[in-house]
Amino acid sequence: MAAEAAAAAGPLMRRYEGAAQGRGVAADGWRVCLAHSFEELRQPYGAGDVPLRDVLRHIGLALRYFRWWFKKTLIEKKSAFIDLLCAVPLQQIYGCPLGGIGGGTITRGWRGEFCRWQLNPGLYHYETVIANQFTVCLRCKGQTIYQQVLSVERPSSLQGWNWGYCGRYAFYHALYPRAWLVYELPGQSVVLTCRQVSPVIPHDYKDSSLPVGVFIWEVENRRDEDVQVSIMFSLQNGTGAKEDGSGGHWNEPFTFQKDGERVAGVLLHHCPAVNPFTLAISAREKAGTGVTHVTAFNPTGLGREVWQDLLRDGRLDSPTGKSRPTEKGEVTAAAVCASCRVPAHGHKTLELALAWDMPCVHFGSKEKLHLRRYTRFFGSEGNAGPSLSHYALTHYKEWERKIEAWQNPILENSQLPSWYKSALFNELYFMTDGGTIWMEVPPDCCAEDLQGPAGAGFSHLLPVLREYGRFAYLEGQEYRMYNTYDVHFYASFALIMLWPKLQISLQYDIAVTVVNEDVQPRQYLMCGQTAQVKMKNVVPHDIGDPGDEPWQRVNAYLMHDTADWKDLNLKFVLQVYRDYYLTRDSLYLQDMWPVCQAVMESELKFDTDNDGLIENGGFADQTYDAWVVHGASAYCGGLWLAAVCMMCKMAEVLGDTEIRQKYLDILSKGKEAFERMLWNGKYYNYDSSGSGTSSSIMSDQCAGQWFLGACGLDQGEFEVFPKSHILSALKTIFENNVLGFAGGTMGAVNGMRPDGVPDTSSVQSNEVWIGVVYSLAATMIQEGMVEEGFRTAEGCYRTVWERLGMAFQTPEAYREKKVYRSLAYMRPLSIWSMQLALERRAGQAPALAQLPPRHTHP
Ligand SMILES: CC(C)CCC[C@@H](C)[C@H]1CC[C@H]2[C@@H]3CC=C4C[C@@H](O[C@@H]5O[C@H](CO)[C@@H](O)[C@H](O)[C@H]5O)CC[C@]4(C)[C@H]3CC[C@]12C
Repeated sequence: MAAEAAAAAGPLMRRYEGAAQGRGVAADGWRVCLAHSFEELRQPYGAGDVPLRDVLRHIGLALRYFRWWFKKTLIEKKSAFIDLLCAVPLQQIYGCPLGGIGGGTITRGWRGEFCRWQLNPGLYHYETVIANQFTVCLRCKGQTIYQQVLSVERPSSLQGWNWGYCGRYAFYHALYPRAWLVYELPGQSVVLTCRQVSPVIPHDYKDSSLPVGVFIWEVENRRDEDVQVSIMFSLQNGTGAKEDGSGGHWNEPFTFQKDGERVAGVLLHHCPAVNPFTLAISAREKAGTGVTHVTAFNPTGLGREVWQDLLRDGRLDSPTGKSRPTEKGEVTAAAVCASCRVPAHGHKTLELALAWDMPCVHFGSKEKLHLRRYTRFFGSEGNAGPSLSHYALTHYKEWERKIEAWQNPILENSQLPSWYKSALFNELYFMTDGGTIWMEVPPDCCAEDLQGPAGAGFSHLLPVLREYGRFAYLEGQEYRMYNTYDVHFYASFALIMLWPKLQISLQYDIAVTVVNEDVQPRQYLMCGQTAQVKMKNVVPHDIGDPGDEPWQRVNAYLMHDTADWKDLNLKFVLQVYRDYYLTRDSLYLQDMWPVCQAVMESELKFDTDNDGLIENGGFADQTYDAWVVHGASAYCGGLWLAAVCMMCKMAEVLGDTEIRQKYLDILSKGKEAFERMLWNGKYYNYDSSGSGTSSSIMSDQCAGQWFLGACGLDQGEFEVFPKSHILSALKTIFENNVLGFAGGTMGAVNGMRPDGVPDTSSVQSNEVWIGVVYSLAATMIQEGMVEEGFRTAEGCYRTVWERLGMAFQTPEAYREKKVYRSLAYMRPLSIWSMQLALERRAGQAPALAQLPPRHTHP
């Protein structure tokens, strides 16, 4: 490939030597040559890179944490919700996950491997299963001329197969929820493009829940003669875990015909004691396309029979009947093969699918059995493999039409930079691959079951949860807590813009926990004090650990007692109004209103000097949970004023004049106090303590304004922060935290000293938080600093996706050098707030507000 062409193709394509561009590959997205290797390999924070100063700073926590970790992992034999001692090592291999929302995910790597598994909800297993491959066989004039596993690996098992495809002749391109792998078969004049499609479709609450992925193989024959092309899809029964060898697993061939469409394949029944499931590999039969199979083969042996079977005639043997169940220690696999004749200089398509059916799930505690969302459409008997496969293979074209209708207006906007288009769609992977679960509430469930002992009394809780189910996603694959609320605040833009009913459902779940309590005492690791798990009338930190029993037991987080956190309650109020503003769902607003009042009452006690502004408590009492704040602060004070403003607005909408007046009075006092205590003429100080670092420039100091602007509450009578101050603060952040950090190439550091040195007073102040950077960029765009906003966000995208090899695992944080923290994290979904800001600037009514106001739930 010529040097200029390689440069145009992107920085990860330098090694590409092919000429093929593939068929129907998107122009924008994340593209990488299969021969690429990343130069820099970072370490997880806490794996030996923690400076002594930070260890000493947190010595009490470190000791308490170690004692807790020892008991949890070595005595109780359970895994820790955050494992600081065994962080997941960075593997620079991941690509788009397969599957819709909440049915489990199987992630493929960018070299085509099947390497990250989340079938047990919220629990990850990182293992490349070597038997899971696509193999191509080419035949001309009745002779096999080429047979190759489409993998660059050279594994120790299946040595009878032809491995080691030359990565220089292939590239991967991701634009979630689709991805392409383009292979130029060396010396064959045949180009293969595999398009991978998952049903992730905004505003769709049916197909988006399906646990399926489709592989559409476009075959281009550039030869002067016809060629018979076969694609074999082989799959191990299991996920590469030790249970694969626990015995009792078995496979069986199937066909499924409906509406004149027929699919054929193999079911791989995986039968552990907990959460059994069936994998289904299949292909669509159509005129000119034959589908054959191998029911069972040994993936740990040489694999010669399967290889020779395909080599003989480009077809598999297709025995009838089921395989015998595996013995203990034995592993089994199956394969399906689709074949067709491609005319000289012609093109043909082969369609294959992978489905997985784990309808009923237990979380770690095994207390309750839950049904996944898709069971309402495909049943919960565990026999949906064939119908799911058929549905996927006959509906993927419709999914793609809908995906294109959603993505194209953004992709075709020439004013938007290409990296942004990639970032916006690819960061969305976390919607499915965030340990996500989407469950049904049982049909016999009544409002009382859902509302907890306090009997929350929400009039529309039951209809919402019955119709749209229950949704949860992890704070991060390594931070195993569902719906961590201080972080969801940032990520929630993706939900409210794309699946608003899931955001509404999540909010109902939070509202229920607000009015309930858990009086169980426990010790908190940061301070060592003991307090109850959950207090009434405060927003919880999270909805629970999937390794335990989420919803049943909330607040898995035990670093701090978050009843005293300053941001959680405010973030609830801000989201309620933002959701109402974008959906006009007045029933939701009515139900949430008493909860907003209750949490604001709890919050008012943090205004200890009655000046209309809350004070922080002298510990890390907010989302920056290792960065101490004393007194009034830009972050929590700003969120507080924004929430007070939204209380006024909601009271106005609901005609509650008394409450409106109450919060108007607080707002006018609080605004004055905020400016007096924190404004320093250029930006808002970190806090009002007057300590050595209280004048630090915090990148997130305008978080309140971010939400106000997103809801159109940032001007005229609603101007909470003077426009000139916001502009000056954003300019200061841009000059210092962005341009003054790592040459302006890595986003914004959380805290910068006014003299241009990152604030090292805490372990989080000198980190960059990618999700915060995207929200800062959105705030800049809202305020007219569009170029600065893009420049700020671009640093993070290029660092994560292009330099550090962290595609499809964007972490919470990185430092300028050496370390990162918490891979595959929720917060970066905040990039969707950039899109909201852009749409508002372009004068488009936010997508959802174009819908007629909704006053009723089904
Ligand atoms: C290997 C040794 C044990 C390391 C010794 C030094 C340590 C005592 C500290 C060094 C780094 C600290 C951790 C930094 C981040 C953390 C994350 C936090 O949980 C979530 O974090 C989000 C912020 O990123 C927050 O918004 C969410 O609400 C939280 O759920 C929990 C604390 C900690 C793990 C922190 C603990 C102490 C160190 C390991």
